[in-house]
Order: sequence, then structure tokens, then C-alpha cells
Amino acid sequence: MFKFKKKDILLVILYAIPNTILSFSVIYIINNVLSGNQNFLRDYMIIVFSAIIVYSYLLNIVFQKGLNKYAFKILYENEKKLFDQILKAPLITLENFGTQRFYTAMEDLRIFSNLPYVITHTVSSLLMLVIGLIYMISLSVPSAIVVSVLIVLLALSYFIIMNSMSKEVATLRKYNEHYYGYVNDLIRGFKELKLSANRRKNIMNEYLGPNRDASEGLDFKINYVFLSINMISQYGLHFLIAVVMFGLPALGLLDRAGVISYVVVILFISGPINNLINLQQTYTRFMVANRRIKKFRKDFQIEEDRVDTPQISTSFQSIEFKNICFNYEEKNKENTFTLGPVNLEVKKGEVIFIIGGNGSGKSTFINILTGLYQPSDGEIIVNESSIIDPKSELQNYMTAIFTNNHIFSKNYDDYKLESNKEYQELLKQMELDVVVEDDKEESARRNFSKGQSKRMSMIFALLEKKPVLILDEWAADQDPYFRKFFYEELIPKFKKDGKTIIAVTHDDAYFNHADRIIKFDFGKIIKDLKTEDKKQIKDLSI
Ligand SMILES: Nc1ncnc2c1ncn2[C@@H]1O[C@H](COP(=O)(O)OP(=O)(O)OP(=O)(O)O)[C@@H](O)[C@H]1O
Repeated sequence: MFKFKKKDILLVILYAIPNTILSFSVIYIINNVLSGNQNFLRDYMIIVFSAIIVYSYLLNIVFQKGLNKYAFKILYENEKKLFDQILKAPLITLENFGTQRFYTAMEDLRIFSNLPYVITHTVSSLLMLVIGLIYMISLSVPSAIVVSVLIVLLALSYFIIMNSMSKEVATLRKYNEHYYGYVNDLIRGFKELKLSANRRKNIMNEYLGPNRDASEGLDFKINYVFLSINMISQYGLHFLIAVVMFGLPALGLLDRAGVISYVVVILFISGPINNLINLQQTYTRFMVANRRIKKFRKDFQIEEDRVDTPQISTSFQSIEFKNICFNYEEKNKENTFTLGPVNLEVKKGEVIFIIGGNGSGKSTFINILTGLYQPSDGEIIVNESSIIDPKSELQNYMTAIFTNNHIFSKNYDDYKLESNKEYQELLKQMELDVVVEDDKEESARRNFSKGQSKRMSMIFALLEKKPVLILDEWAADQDPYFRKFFYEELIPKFKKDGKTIIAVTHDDAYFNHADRIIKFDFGKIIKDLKTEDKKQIKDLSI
């Protein structure tokens, strides 16, 4: 995902080398001043010392600015790519994996935006460590070996304790996953919980409470251990300095000036050592985030052939389904629902009602009709001759209002509402002119009642001016008066205007307002009746 070019690596090196040399010059000067080296006790040394600090500061500012720019560029570019991928993902993928995956992918991207800093820190810290060791070796090889061995031992004990906690960390993560599930129930099911004292008691006493109790103990243990091992670096450093101050001179490995130099170097490299140790956790997080993003990219793979800007076509004449089949691929489930084979022809201007019991496949069929689901088998023919690719082209002819319609917070369509006469007329027609008093976008996107929001969606759908209108139980949320108006006035008007209407409905009182009734059962069309056949229509039972 984040690919480093040769130029980027060169830039990091170009920064890290002078930065390390400058930092090391600071130690070198301090060492010599402390040990009373006359060459370093001259007046101009303060200017040299200050110049090094200022230069080092400016170098860091310039580099950090570039690094920041680079990190944010990568982050925002990848965020845009992610949304592009989400918009192009098939509906079935979204349904199978759940929206939660998008949120975690976004979180993972944020983690990754730190990668450039971390790499730069790693390179600088490593360079500081190497130069510090070289300096110590130049002063005394055996002392440098003793100090290096002690540093390695301290780092090893840190990693061993850290890794021993991985099982506990995984268990805590599992507890937290359940916890977020309960929180979700609590927020989304707030009304249902408020209605039942038993439910409130049970969610608290049997789920949320025990989950939090178990997490509390584990969280404390993990944090306590992490706190303790983080102290290893602090107290380990004191131990190391004690060895240098007392142990090494006692063994005759270092003199007084050597001790001062060693202590100064150790104090200086303790920062980079700490960085390197702590960075291990960051790298582990990167690896996990990388794995998850890769999996996300694979699961939500973009199909390159997808046409992204469909043109509205008004030349619709007919659509024909030939042996169309579809089945939900549910892992580890034997009885997955299968739709089809569906054979059906819809002609321009027809009003078709789709009926059938719960779970008979009406919405699944609508999803195929609108190109949201890709059929596993069969052919879709539009205007008698052109066989079309349902993924990209079906939507050219259709607009749909689903049962769980959504009114966007902003206008993502090509039409404008302001000063739009047609919009004003539609508001009156849908009897929303008393609720929406002006033609401003925000007025059309306020909080509506369910029935009003469906009427607003109808206005938006009609403004799209597509020849085929698909409605999934649109009238179910309307009051009896408007429902009657919809079936008896609006549908005939839409038909007169040349629209083709395919509506899923349970309103048997209005079946006579369709040209055809198509009944689904167990994923198959079991009846396809013309409404002229009054007797058969009367006998239809859902
Ligand atoms: N995303 C999905 N994954 C797996 N199975 C699904 C999915 N969506 C629906 N189903 C199953 O497919 C079958 C048909 O569902 P569908 O929603 O098409 O029925 P419907 O006729 O619209 O029902 P209703 O009148 O209740 O809205 C049901 O058995 C349902 O459980």
C-alpha cells in the first residue's frame, strides 16, 4: 500500500546522516568540555555549539515539514481510494462483510499514516546507536563489549515479557469486540430497552456487566505488566550507568575521563534505544493493519470494467429476463435461498405489481432488476436486441425507492431544487408543500416522518427523469388517504407520462390498478396475470 521510492529513501538518508552527525557533535563537545580539554574551552566554542543546535533545529523543522506533507498526502490519497473502492463494491459484498469493515479499514489507514515518521525515527535512532557504539569502541573495546551485552540483555528481557502478554492482549481484544456489539445494541435498541425493565436488567447483568468485569481484571494485568516493562528501560539505564561508573573502573577497563565519556554517550543513546524498543510495538501494529487492509482490498476488489458515469437513456422499450438465477453464497449453510430461473418481459408503459409472501424473493428480484446483484445465470435483454451488462447499464433506465429509503444530507444528483418549477409542482402533488416551505436544499433534507420521507424520495426519483420506476413497498408507510391517492391517481398519471412501473406491494385492495400481477413463491414466479382477468386477481392470496 505504502510504497517507498528510491528518492524517498535517499531523502531519509540525506536527512538522517547530517542530523546524526550534528547530534553526535553535541555529545563530542560536551564530553570534551566536561573532561577539561583546553581546545574545547575557548570562547568561540559557545558560538560553534549554539550554531550546531540552531542548524540541527532548522534541519529538523525543514525535514519534518516535508515528512508531514508526504504522510498526509499518502493518508488522504488512500482515504479517497478507499471510498472509491466502497462506491464500486457490489452490494452483496457489503451485505456479506458488513459496514463495520469500512470503519476498521479507515482506522487502519490512520495507523499507516505514521509509517514515514516511524521509518525516519528508526533510521535516525539506529544511526545514533551505531555512532555511539563506535565512539565507545574507540575509547575502550572491552568496555564497549560489556555495555553492548548489557543493552542487548535489557532489550531481550523487554521483548520476552512483552511477547508473553500476547495471549492476554488477544483475549482482551475479543472481550472488546463483544463489548462493542452490546454497545451497538444499547444505542440502536435504546427505545426497546427503555420499554422493558427486564431487558435493561439482563443486558446489564448478564452481558455488559460481566464483560466489563472480565475486561477490567485483564486490562489491569496487561497495563501493569506493560508499565513494569517500560520501567525496565528507565531503571536498566541507571543500572548500566552504575556498571560504567563503578564496575568498569574497578576492572581497570576505564579511567575517569573514559567514565565521563561513556556516561554522556549512554545518556545520549538511551533515547534512541528507547525509541527502537518502543517502535517494535508500532511495527507489530503496522503489520496487523497492513494484513487487514490487504484483506479488505481483496474482499472489496474493484471490477475494472465498471462504467462509472452512466448516461440517462430515455429510449427504453422493453426488458426481458431469460432464465435469470441468483443465490446467496452463505458459507457453512446448506439451505441458501435461490431465486429463479426467472423468465419475464416488461414492456414500456406497463404497471406491474410484484407480490408474494415474506421471504419469497421479491426484494432479491428487485436487486437483480436494478443491477445491484449480478445474476449467477441467465440473460438480460433490453429493447429486444441489445444484451446489456446488468452491472453498469441497467441503472441507465431505472430509478428505485427501496423499503429503507435514505434521504442524503446533500444533493448528489445533477438537478437543482432551487428555482425548479417541476420540483415545486411535485411538492404540491405529494402534499409536501405544507412541510417544505421553500425551495432550499436544506429544507428538502430535514427530518421527515417515514411516510413524508418516502414522498420526498418519490420527488427525487421523479426529478431523475428515468423511464422505469421501481418501488419496494413504497405505499406501506402512507396513510390510507394518500395510499388511495397513490394507487388511484399517481400511478395512472405516471403511466400516462410514459413511465414503466414495477412495484412490490402487499396492498391487495388496489391490485386492479396494475396491468399485470407477478407472484413470487420460494424464489420462483408462480403467477403472471393480466389484471383484465378479474376472477384470477380476486383469487390471489398472498
Ligand atoms: N443478504 C442476504 N444473504 C443471505 N440471504 C438473504 C439475504 N437477503 C435475503 N436473504 C434471504 O433470501 C430470501 C428472500 O428474501 P427477500 O428479501 O428477497 O424476500 P422478500 O420477498 O422481499 O420478503 P419481505 O416481503 O419480507 O420483504 C429470504 O429467505 C432471506 O432470508
